[in-house]
Amino acid sequence: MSGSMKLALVQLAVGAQKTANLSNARTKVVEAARMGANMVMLPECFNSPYGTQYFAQYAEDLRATESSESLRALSSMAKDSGVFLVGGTVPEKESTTGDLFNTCTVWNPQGEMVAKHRKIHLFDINFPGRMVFKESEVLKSGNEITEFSTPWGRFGLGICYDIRFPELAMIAARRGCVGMLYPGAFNTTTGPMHWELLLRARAMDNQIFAAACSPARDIEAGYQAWGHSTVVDPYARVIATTDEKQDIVYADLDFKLIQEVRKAIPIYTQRRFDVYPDVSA
Ligand SMILES: NC(=O)CC(=O)C(=O)O
Repeated sequence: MSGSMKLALVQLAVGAQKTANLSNARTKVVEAARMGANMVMLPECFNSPYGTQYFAQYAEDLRATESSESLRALSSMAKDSGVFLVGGTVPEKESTTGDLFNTCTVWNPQGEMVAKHRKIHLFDINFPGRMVFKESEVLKSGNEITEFSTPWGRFGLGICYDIRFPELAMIAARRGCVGMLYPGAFNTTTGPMHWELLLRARAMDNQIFAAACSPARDIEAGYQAWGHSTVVDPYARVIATTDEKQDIVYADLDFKLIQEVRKAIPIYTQRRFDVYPDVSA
């Protein structure tokens, strides 16, 4: 838990053409690497529009890199750019059962997959007259907590709605992770209320970094993404953010802040597991 790392969040403009989305993602990942990024994150559904009607149409079999156009593209982006790549999410079809998942893969600078996370908590909301969305009508939920190692420390992964469930970040931090990474796509209803608040809460409660990467807003799309890809430090300060347009957000993560804040405000070691259970145990 030392040193520093440059994280880049690629807030990608996503359209209906998968091949064009993959090519745009590649251009932006290469650009971020040229700017010195060590790790790059893409948004939720970076290769397809976001909506329950699109998952089946865009889904790929993710069991092997070779069999998936999107995984081949992510692997080569990571390798050619020499970065850790948190590959947003891709609609996944499990070929034996036909089940659909919303899935994030992570790649090392050699282009090898080092983690695969299926969205655990499915996004079902109902704001009558404003926004109704029910991922559980078409998707199955993942059943595993996901973390991966880097030279700068371990990171936990969640996808969008997963951020609303504090347990994942709590477990990751108790297991020694230095940050939580969330490819996400909040919207213009929930984004202004909760996006930054949730990131700051996950960072503050656990005294770790938290970052979320959104697609850019497409005003023609059925689902209006919030944008505002953001990085928060272990003091819960926003250290980098943007508006709703396509952009790359850069942040230097200084990992000594984790020890510093835990010394200053020692909640990390004051937990009372004699009074309540340790969810990470
Ligand atoms: N899109 C999501 O999964 C979550 C979201 O938009 C929200 O929680 O709000």
